[in-house]
Amino acid sequence: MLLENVNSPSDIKRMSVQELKRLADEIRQFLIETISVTGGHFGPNLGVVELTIALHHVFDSPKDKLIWDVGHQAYVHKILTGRKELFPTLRKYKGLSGFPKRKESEHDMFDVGHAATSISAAAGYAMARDLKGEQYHVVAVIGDGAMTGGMAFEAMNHIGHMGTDVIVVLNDNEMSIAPNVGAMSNYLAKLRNHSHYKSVKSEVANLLHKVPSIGDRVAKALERVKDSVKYLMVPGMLFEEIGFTYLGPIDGHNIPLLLEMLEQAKQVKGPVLLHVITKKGKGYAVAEEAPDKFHGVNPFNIETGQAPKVVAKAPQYSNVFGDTLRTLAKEDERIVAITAAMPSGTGLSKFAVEFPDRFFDVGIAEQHAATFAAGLACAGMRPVFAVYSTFLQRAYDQVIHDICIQNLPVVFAIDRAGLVGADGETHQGVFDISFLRAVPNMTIMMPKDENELRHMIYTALQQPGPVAVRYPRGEGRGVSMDEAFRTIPIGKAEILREGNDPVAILALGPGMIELSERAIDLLAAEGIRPMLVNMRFVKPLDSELLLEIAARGYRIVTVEEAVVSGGMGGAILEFYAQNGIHGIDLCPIGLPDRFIEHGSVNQLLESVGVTAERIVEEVKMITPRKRQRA
Ligand SMILES: Cc1ncc(C[n+]2csc(CCOP(=O)(O)OP(=O)(O)O)c2C)c(N)n1
Ligand SMILES: CC(=O)[C@@H](O)[C@H](O)COP(=O)(O)O
Ligand SMILES: [Mg+2]
Repeated sequence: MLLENVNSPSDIKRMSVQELKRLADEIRQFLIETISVTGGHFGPNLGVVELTIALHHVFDSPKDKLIWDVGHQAYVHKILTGRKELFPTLRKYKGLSGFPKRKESEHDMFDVGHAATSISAAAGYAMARDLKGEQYHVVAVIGDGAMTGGMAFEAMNHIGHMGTDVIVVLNDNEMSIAPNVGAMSNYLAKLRNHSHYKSVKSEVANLLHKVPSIGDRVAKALERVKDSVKYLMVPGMLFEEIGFTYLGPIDGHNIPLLLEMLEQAKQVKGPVLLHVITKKGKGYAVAEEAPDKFHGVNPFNIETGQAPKVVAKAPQYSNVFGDTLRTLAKEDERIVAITAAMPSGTGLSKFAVEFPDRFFDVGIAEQHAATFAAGLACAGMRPVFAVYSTFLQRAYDQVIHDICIQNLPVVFAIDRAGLVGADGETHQGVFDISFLRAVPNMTIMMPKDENELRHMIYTALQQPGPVAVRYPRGEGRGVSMDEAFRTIPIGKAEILREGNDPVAILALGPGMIELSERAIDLLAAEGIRPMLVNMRFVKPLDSELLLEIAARGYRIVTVEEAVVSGGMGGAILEFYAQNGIHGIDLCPIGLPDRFIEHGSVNQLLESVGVTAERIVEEVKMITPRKRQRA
């Protein structure tokens, strides 16, 4: 076994090609055995085994900087850089992160999780190197999906202009999470499939090598022929046009070829793009044949590829959203659905089949998606942009500048709102309340369960301006679904329990309402009965109810699965201050002012004190005087 003796990249430097091939087989088997137990990003990592080995063989990390895009495909990098023993803790609380983390290893050059950042980071490293007169290689490894992200082109535009020595390795497996989309994807397909180009290029290359010591003039003439042939034969040569030397496409599972081409890339002056063709899920047949190539998996049985059968207690919120939109779209042809490369995650896969002309997967391009929705709204459509809370962060200016200033009827279906768990800091959906609440004309609502989510989507599509409906990752609460849709009065909260003690729990979203109900059961045992409110809206707030609660002199405990900074609790305090109501006794329970690491959602909530016990504690802070007055 070679792998057991690999604890740093230096341990593979002396390996022969045959040994590197054996190492690849061992790593592939290691991935299958560990990720089938832990779950995680499986297909992407199977696809980069040989590429990662070749990168660490040719380059000297950490002197040379390897920067991964998205970083979900960096497990092999972590295995080769001394962390294989940690894989049983992958994505577990206090365990190995599923993404590169600078605090985790000197070989992790840039923290990632969101797509299309690697080339910009590489540009930063490279230009710092040049300013400091240092010598090292900078390599960005970016997938074909991430390459549909606008930032990638912003970075290439800059690097191409600067002529900086940066190597971009484009890992092209024809897949994003779903099959890749867009003109870039089609262009890469042309490059991949231009066999005539490949044969012509190799003939010209052979000719150059075969004729011993031909004069420079002839060599240069032939080089020009090669370039003109390449230029003519390969459509566009998009990358060369913007200053990159394009190498490839090459087989990304052929180690000798990868070693040769990466060595070549090292020699090229200026920016280089090495186009590498890989197979997502390679080496595990079930993944290779799966529609999503086992992009992200739960633990599964190695023999069958099947995850253990779990009887769902309720539908996923994403699917309730998707089914609701399909129902409404049947009645209203103005409804169109947009995703930024997350059709399955956002529950839109069935909508895409049923309404192919009214479904748009724009690639990993949230900024474009938002303004595209704005354009659709201006032209009389009812666009719904389904997007994870964390990825909506990419389109903040578009929300303000292109949608809210114009007060356009765009619905943001914000999935994964709240803690997502295993993906950690880069993916927790905990800032959207704060960053959306500040924007005029925006309405923000969150349901108490999957049934109310349906009514909120229905209500949102009736509004004249922008609306954000946020809901968590995972299953609903198992409540029954109403037959007919109903419109929820904007800004109206719902009193779930009147209580008879002078304290009100104002909770937002299903998870926090469940916690609050558990707290109420604990309090009942002590004879304390607080009011419980399903807030439903963060903007606008239910001013009538808030004024009533203040008039009764109640203590208030707000509960939200979002950062307290700028959250619902703050909004309520601001409301009272703006209405000249002072001395409100309010405790905002929510997430602290720090990034929340990976782990299970329950572990993370526990770790930050968002628990039923904490709610009990805060409710019991009612002063005796207030109790007497009740
Ligand atoms: C800004 C942003 N939007 C969406 C995602 C969700 N996402 C994670 S991986 C992925 C597909 C990446 O495709 P590619 O770069 O080709 O990598 P592969 O999985 O094919 O190796 C997407 C859409 C993300 N990480 N960042
Ligand atoms: C790497 C990435 O950003 C996606 O694969 C993300 O991990 C998907 O999250 P869900 O599993 O919540 O759909
Ligand atoms: Mg891909």
